[in-house]
Amino acid sequence: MSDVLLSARALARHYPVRLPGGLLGRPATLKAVDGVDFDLARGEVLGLVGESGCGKSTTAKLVLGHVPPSSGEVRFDGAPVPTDRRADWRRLRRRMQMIYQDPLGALDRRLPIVAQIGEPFDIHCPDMPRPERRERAAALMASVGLRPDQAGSYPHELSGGQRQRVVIARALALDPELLVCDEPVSALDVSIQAQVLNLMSDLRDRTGFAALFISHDLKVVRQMADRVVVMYLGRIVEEGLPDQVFHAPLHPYTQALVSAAPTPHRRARNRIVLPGDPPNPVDVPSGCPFHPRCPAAVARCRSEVPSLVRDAGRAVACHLAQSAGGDLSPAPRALKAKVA
Ligand SMILES: Nc1ncnc2c1ncn2[C@@H]1O[C@H](COP(=O)(O)OP(=O)(O)OP(=O)(O)O)[C@@H](O)[C@H]1O
Repeated sequence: MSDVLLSARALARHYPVRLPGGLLGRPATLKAVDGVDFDLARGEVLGLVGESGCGKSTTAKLVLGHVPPSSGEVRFDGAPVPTDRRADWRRLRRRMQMIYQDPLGALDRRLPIVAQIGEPFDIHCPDMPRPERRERAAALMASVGLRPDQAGSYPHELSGGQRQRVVIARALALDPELLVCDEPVSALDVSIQAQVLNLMSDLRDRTGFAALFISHDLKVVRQMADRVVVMYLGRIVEEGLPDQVFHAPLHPYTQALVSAAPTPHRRARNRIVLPGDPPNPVDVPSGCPFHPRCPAAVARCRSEVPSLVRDAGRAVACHLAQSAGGDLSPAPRALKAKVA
């Protein structure tokens, strides 16, 4: 059995869009995800970070088979993830589950929570006797810290944190090997975020699931991930262990992201202020897509797309961070950056 549970190869999802112009608009292509490669080992938590619109949620949808790739592929346990609802899609559903940002939207307002937690048994284990179903739903509730007397509650009677616990319990009902978590705590207050993250860590220690953990919040990813991937404009620009990525970022984009993240000891030290917003994924700049905002860009960056170079578990797509010998070292930090 291979150690790799999930792999993405040259994964891309492009959308045909229409830009303003002409009677019906001008046809164009939006590159939401544009050639992404990563592996996720069994039991590993891979954090996916980047600004809004960089392609994190689209990557999640591709992994789950909710949208088909325009090119490239996702493999789960060695087999391509099906995107049509055949029997093998259903089998796969048991093994990979999703946790979304908005628990209220993910739950049925008309059903008591115990019924929703037990729903996966109804769908995937129709022969399971009722008493066993009830027992397992009750055990799941206990495992996420919900009280037995809350079993008959409806989602609107619970707090946001409790609702997310219901979603987590339901996601874990069938012992999935992979959880895809898209901003699972972003909608919660900071104190509740900590409780839910601690719960997820405990559950992971107990059950050993792997996770693709998506967040724009570096602090959250740092707490949860074993390895981190940074995306910009639909591509991976950096990858490494959390300590490496957050303490010694190689890519100028990661350097700016990290510099802007407050820590308990400082609000933001030597914050690198990037000019402008991320470009529109319809109109990706030539060369390195980050070059128009990069404080350290040189002529080569404007014309030549940097490939993602890997070395000893680290990866970076930046001409300035790659030496001719293949070694990786941090791009010169914010040479011309505005430092606040
Ligand atoms: N169905 C679609 N049709 C056209 N464009 C889309 C579609 N889905 C996503 N996009 C675009 O693809 C890009 C990436 O979107 P995506 O939701 O993956 O980003 P994200 O990093 O998850 O952002 P956020 O953190 O705001 O959710 C965005 O520009 C978005 O507008």
